[in-house]
Amino acid sequence: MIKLTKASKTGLHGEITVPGDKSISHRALMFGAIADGKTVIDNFLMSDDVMHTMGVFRALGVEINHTESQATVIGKGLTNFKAPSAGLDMGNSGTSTRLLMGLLSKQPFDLKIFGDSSLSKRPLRRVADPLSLMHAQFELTNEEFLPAVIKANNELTGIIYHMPVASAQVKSAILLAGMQADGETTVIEKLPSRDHTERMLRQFGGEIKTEGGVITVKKQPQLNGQHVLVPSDISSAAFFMVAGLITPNSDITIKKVGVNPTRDGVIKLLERMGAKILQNAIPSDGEPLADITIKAQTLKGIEITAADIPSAVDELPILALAATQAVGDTIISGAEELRVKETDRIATVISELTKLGANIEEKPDGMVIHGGTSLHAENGSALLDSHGDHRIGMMNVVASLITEGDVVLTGEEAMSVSYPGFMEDISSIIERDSL
Ligand SMILES: O=C(O)C1=C[C@@H](OP(=O)(O)O)[C@@H](O)[C@H](O)C1
Ligand SMILES: C=C(OP(=O)(O)O)C(=O)O
Repeated sequence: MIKLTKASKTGLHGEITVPGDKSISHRALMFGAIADGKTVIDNFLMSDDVMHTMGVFRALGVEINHTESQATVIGKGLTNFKAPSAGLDMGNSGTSTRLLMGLLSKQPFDLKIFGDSSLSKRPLRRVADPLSLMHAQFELTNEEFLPAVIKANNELTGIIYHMPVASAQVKSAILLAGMQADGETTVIEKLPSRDHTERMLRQFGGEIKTEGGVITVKKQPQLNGQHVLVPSDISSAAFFMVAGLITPNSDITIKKVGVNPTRDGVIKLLERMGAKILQNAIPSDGEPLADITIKAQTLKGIEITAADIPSAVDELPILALAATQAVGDTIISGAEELRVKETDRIATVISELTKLGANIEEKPDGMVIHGGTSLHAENGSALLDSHGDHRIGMMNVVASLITEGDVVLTGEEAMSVSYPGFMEDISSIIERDSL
């Protein structure tokens, strides 16, 4: 349990560099492991989720070394993994589980996979169904969940698959299997989801076609080890953007943030809420990067609909907090995917923010947030809970910056799933009471 602090009247100030992108760090390990030769990954995210992906490849016999922010992978190719001596632990990570179900669906041995209690409640048929159409085989608990077995298999066949949900994890699982399948594999997306897998396959020397929402991959010849520079994670930066916007008198800059257009929905939505966000582009050979500067300012309520969700899916909890401070209502719809994240994030956002006096109505596919509430701990003190969900933990910490009264947070260890140093970084921009 930790005590949280309100920011002083002088606000939040300074420059901050948030850690490397979680989605890209997972994928850099995966492509590094299946490539030939050495891959060096800079600004690598050393968080619990990514460590579980690393643990999987080590158990498969891949040599991986790391310092604080760099990982080196000695690739083995796709066909030289060794059979692990125990089940593979996915921890809390949906990305590891779903992408690896695709990537490891053509190995000569069974692979047992398991995860923590939250991950064991998250749906897997969304990847198992299309992968089974490709002739991969799985045994899922109650036909949906972990623990599961990826069955030994020596045949994959390409498919054409219309995505029923907007999900980069589903798309990536199919593409990672498609790279090993006979014939062509085509995924058709209604709404664009993050395209890090496609970009990274190209960087590693592979071929993939993207035309509108139609993405096609064939069996890949050998991929070659690369140098990957991981951008700082926009999903982590989002907590500082909102902190800077809602904490009076703040002025902060977040350095070298990944602003891939399939990920930057949080910036676009905050701009629709009236925020002025300065983006200073930084030249990059890979994923687009920018320094982002924000100052405290008044926001207005907006409507967020299904088309807005994929590029901001992990940022909706912190956007909901921003909406409590806006003038007018913010209506979020088409966001039912939030119900199957580390927690049901519609329920946990509402449960936590209402403890601080927020006025939010629950909807099956979203919420209506009535703006203009001044946050305060009921009866002077509030006990907030991460519910084992890193993004809910960090949303609570940012909420406490503008909350009157004593606030404590339990379950704070969840933050290390994506951002182990979050509390230190927040402290570094809080100006202690000088007034
Ligand atoms: O592909 C990825 O790296 C991710 C995709 C998203 O999940 P969905 O594909 O389930 O939307 C996101 O919520 C998750 O944090 C990371
Ligand atoms: C949903 C998330 O991750 P994952 O699906 O990998 O557990 C997240 O990081 O918010």
